[in-house]
Amino acid sequence: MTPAISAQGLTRTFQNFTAVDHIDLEVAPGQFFGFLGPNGAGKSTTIKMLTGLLGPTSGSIRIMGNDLFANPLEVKRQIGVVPEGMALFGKLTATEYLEFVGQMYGLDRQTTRQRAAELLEFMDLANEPKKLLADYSHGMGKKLALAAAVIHGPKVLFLDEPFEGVDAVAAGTLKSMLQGMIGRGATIFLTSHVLEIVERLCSHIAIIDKGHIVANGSLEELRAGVQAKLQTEQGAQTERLTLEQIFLNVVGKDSAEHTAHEGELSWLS
Ligand SMILES: Nc1ncnc2c1ncn2[C@@H]1O[C@H](COP(=O)(O)OP(=O)(O)OP(=O)(O)O)[C@@H](O)[C@H]1O
Repeated sequence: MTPAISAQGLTRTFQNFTAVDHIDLEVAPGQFFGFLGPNGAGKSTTIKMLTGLLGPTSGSIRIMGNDLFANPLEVKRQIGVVPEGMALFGKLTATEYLEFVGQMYGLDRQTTRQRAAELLEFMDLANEPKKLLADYSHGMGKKLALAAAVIHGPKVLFLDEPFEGVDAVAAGTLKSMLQGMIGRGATIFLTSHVLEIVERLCSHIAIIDKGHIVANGSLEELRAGVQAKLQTEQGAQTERLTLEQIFLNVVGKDSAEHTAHEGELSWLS
């Protein structure tokens, strides 16, 4: 089966610093894929490259079988993106913004209007229709960005920290929307530091650390790998590991290391 997302040897250098270093990624159609890593690991840089927002230094990218660099427009029609720290047009209302985005994707006026209204209702953003985006809170902006990313019904959705700053009610709404999309065959590539949400949503996970992929597989494969390693080290059966425990183990910041740092910052009362 043609992968929904495929990247080979993807690399991005900033001056003499390599943020993403020859990574390979493959995401099958219909997968809910979590892309995890510590701060500064290279997640946003990777998402920006996969969605054509940032040119790679080297490497190749195919989305639904289309080469991103040979067919950028074809790829952009099929994907939706919520990038890191995106700026909205402050002088527009949410409806104007969604209608603008819908028309950019070539939707007709009536479809755009109907979808914009449905999305605003769904995101609980419909009750202040005159509010300008400049006056939106951070979480409201995030919900609107997600609405804009799905208005054209993308087959592949890239989300950089979609739950950041979003309240618990809205997070529940977003989760059910994303699960509904997966149920209808979409592919979702998501970064998030909220590991409980990733554990609940994602079937497959890759972990990037200092620009390198250090784990990649189904959640169960990652769990089995870490569990086997701990069993060898500790000689005892471990309990079923959470994604947080798996993550801490893979990126090498286990509880022992935390304890060792406890004596530091002793000037903090
Ligand atoms: N435009 C840039 N110029 C120079 N360095 C950059 C640039 N963009 C990213 N970097 C560096 O690349 C590395 C990876 O950054 P990136 O934003 O991809 O990390 P991240 O995994 O998304 O982190 P976080 O979880 O903190 O958002 C960091 O060291 C960052 O400082």
